[in-house]
Amino acid sequence: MLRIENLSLTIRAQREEIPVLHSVNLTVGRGESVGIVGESGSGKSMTLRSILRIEPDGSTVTGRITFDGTNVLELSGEPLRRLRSHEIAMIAQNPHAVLNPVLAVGRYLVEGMHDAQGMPTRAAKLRAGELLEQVGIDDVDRVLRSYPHQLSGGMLQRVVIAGAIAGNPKLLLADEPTTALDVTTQAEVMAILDDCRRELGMAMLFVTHDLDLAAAVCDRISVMKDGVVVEDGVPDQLRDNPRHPYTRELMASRPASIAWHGSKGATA
Ligand SMILES: Nc1ncnc2c1ncn2[C@@H]1O[C@H](COP(=O)(O)OP(=O)(O)OP(=O)(O)O)[C@@H](O)[C@H]1O
Repeated sequence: MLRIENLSLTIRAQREEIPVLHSVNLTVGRGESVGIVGESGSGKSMTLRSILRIEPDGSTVTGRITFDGTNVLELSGEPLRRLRSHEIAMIAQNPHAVLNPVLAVGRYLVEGMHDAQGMPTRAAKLRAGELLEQVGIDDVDRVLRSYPHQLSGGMLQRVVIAGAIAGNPKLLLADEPTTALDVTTQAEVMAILDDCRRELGMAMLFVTHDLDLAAAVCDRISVMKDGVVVEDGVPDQLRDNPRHPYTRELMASRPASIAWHGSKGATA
């Protein structure tokens, strides 16, 4: 479904050309969950942003990104808008950056569905309630009426997930969606995201620096360092037989107390 081939990206900042991605190759099949793991600055976010063509202004992108056979790098205007509103959704680290502080979250969801899918307001209001139930929110009416500052980070990220799945996208790009949350909430939100994805048969490209978390929710993992995919494989393979020294380093740097979850929740 998604195929990234030889993706290279250079950012222009203050007249300097900064090479950020170098011939990245990566695929995501229909309904599949794929992780990108690497340290800060390795190019994980830029890979995701390239897929939606939201890389920084002045960037140069080469290679191919095909989604269901269409080269995304050649899209613009209405086809690109359609890709972003109907086919691929993205969840970022910080829900506050997405939600408008002066809009009740119900309006955020309703306006999103109205703008992206042309859904009439009445139908969108009903759907907003259903979506919040789907992401595990009990007191739907109160949450719909609330403004972002009245809700916890975990609740806000659930709202963002609800907005992301509203259009039934085929692929969800999740960029460290739980990093800004406290540890208990992280686990809850990750479980909700994983459940929604499976129920809806959505594929996911999941960016994290946490190898164990990726192993728990991903079918395959690509390890990135300095803009290069140094190794990819299924989680058990990376655990039992890491080929690249950087993967071994990542494995070794995990706190000893953290058990390896394995791809289907198994422990070591
Ligand atoms: N707007 C920008 N201008 C210049 N350089 C940038 C810009 N955005 C990102 N970069 C650089 O691109 C490289 C890759 O950044 P990217 O955000 O993809 O890393 P990442 O792996 O997602 O890191 P993190 O885990 O910290 O989010 C980094 O070296 C970063 O400094």
